[in-house]
Amino acid sequence: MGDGGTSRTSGFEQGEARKTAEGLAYLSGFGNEHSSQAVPGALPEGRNSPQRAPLGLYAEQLSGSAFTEPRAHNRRSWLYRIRPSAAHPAFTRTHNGSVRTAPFNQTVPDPNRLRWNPLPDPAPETDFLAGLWTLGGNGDATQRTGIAVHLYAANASMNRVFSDADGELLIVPERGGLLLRTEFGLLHVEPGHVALVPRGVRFRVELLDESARGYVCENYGAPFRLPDLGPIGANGLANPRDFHAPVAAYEDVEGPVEVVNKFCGNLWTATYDHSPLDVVAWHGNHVPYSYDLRRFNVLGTITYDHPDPSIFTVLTSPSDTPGLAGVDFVVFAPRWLVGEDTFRPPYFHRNVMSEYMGLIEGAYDAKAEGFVPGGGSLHNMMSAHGPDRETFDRASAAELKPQKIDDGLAFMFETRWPLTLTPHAARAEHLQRRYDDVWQGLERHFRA
Ligand SMILES: O=C(O)Cc1cc(O)ccc1O
Ligand SMILES: [Fe+2]
Repeated sequence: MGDGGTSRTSGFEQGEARKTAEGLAYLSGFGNEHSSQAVPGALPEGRNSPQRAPLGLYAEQLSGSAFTEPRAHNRRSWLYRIRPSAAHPAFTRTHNGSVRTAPFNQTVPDPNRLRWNPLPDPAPETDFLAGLWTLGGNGDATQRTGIAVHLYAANASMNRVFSDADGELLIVPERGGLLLRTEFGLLHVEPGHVALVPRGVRFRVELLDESARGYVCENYGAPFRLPDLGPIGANGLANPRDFHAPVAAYEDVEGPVEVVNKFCGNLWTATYDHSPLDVVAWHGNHVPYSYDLRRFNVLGTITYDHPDPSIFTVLTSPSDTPGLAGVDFVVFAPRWLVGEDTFRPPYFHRNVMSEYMGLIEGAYDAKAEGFVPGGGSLHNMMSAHGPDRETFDRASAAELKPQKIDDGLAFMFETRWPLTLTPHAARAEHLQRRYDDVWQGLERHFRA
C-alpha cells in the first residue's frame, strides 16, 4: 500500500507544479488490485462499505465494467472521499469547442492518404480541454464502440476539472510535460510517456512547461489491456510492472470549482462548492496509469523480412471478434534492424485496418520528410501506402549491416473501422495538400 502526501492547494503555478511532479511515488503493475491511502487509517480493512467509513469519509464505488462481467474483465474501484460525488448541482450544456464525438457523419469517409502538419499555436490562456481538437473517429460513443482521435495544444493549466463518460483517454504528449491531478492521485508524464485516464475519472491537466501538445485516443470500447504474448512467451513488449498508478493524494478545497463532464458527445458543466479531487484513500483496478514508451521491449526479426507492426502493440482494446481490435496502440521505438536480404523499412501495403499515425520525436523510417513531430497521417482501410520514394530508393540500395534506428518515436492508433474526419480536420489549413506526391516518381524497374 502506498502512502501519498496530501495536496491541499491547487498548485496552478507552473514552477510549483513541476516541483510537485518531480519525485512522485507510484504503485507499479498493470491491471493490479492496487490500494493507497493519503492518511493512515483512511482505507477500511476487510470490507468496502463499513457502516461509517474511517475518518468521516464517504465510501463510493466507481464501475468501469458491468457488475456481472467475468472476473478477468471486471473493473471497479472503491473511493473514500470527503464528499460523495453525488453532492453536486445540475449540469448544464456548455460549448463543445473543437471536441466532436462518434458517430462521425458530417463528412464522407475519405479513401485518400491524408497527412497533417502540427496544430497551429493556440490562443493565449488555452487549457488542455479548450485545446482539444477532434480529427475524427469511428463507431458510436453511445454504443461504446469505436474511437475518436484528438490532438491538443495548450498553453495554460486547467483550473477546472474534466471527466469523460464516453470513454477512456489515452494521452500521448509530444511537447511539454503534464501533471495530471486525478481523483486517484498525481501522474507526471513527459513526451515519450503516455497516460491513461479511465472512463469517468475526474482529472485536471497542469502544464509543466510553457506549452503542451500531443495526441489523445478516446476509446469508447473495451478498456485497453496488454496484448496476449502467444509464442513470444511470458515476457516482452510492454512489461506489466512498468505501468505506474498514482498513490492517493487529495485536495481539501472548499469554494467554487468548475467541473466539465463529457457525456454522449456534449460537454456539460456544473460549479461544485468543493473540489471533487477529494479522495483520501482508494482501492481497486479501475485506475489511471502512466507508461514510459522507452521501456517497451521491442522484438523483431533476427533473420529476414519485416514483421507486421502488431509486434509493436503496447495496448489493445479487443472487439467482439477475437484478434480484431477496436483499437491497438502501437509504438515504433528505437531498435536494431538486422534483417538479411530484406527491405527493412515498412513495406508497401493495403490494410483492412485503418491507421492513424503520429510522431512524438525525430523521424519515422518509412518517411524521409513531411511527417513531422506533432503532425499525423491517416491511411484509412485499404488505402495503398508505405515508404515514400526517397525511402524506397535508399533502402533498396542500402548496405545491410546491423543498423540502429534511434532517432525517432512514432506511434499508431490502428482500428478495425475506417475513420471519418470532422469537418474542421477535412478543411484544416494544416492538412497537407500534396501528400500523394511522396509516392510520385516510383519508377518502373521491370525487365521481362
Ligand atoms: O504504415 C505504416 O507506416 C505503419 C506500418 C509499419 C510497419 O512496419 C508495417 C506496416 C504498417 O502499416
Ligand atoms: Fe501502414
